[in-house]
Amino acid sequence: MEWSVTNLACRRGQLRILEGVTFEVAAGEALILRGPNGAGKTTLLRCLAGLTPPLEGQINAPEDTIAYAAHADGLKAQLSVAENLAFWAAVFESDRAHAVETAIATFDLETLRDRRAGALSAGQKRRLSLARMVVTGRPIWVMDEPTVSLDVENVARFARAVEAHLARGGSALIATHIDLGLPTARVLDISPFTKLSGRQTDDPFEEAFE
Ligand SMILES: Nc1ncnc2c1ncn2[C@@H]1O[C@H](COP(=O)(O)OP(=O)(O)OP(=O)(O)O)[C@@H](O)[C@H]1O
Repeated sequence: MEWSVTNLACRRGQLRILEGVTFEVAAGEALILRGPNGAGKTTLLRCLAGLTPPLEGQINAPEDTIAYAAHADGLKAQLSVAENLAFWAAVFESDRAHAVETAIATFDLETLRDRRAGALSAGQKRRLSLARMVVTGRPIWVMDEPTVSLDVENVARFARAVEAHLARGGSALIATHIDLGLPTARVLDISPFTKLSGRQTDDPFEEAFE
């Protein structure tokens, strides 16, 4: 699915962080989001995920087409791997059995399916967290540093999962500092859109009340 962003301005707390963000993503395309620490990558992804509404501009994608994998894993610690995925399948109204099994196979979670999420290693938690993207069935994957805690083999596994998603006509916007080994991916540098604001006068705790 083709989608785009037009002249987007995004805030974090009460701080205006980004302005004029404009780009297009074709069906089957991955866009790698780059920029130095603090440039606004997470701010953009949160905005696309609907967590912080844009100050200006448009996100030109049909409703309920974007799935967001945040920096934090966001798992239910008391539920097993399979139960976490079934929970997400219910939330996203996916075909539960098929979605869960596909996600488990994609991220090599078969031997862990009955283990409590709280008892997983950091890399295993990350794989489960990423497996949820498969479960959503949504065509647009928006991901914040998805490979944190993954070993080399699982970075490659993640890249294959993204490629399979692209081959199905999906697309992805991925903030990452590493080379994912996605040969056809395009790079979007966020820096030109970072607003160089003056002194910060806002309440730094504002975000806690959103
Ligand atoms: N909770 C918050 N409330 C207010 N401002 C914040 C909050 N979190 C981050 N910021 C500020 O927003 C700006 C953009 O941060 P953001 O997390 O989007 O950057 P990033 O490009 O993802 O950085 P990194 O590469 O370090 O993850 C930074 O100046 C940061 O200090």
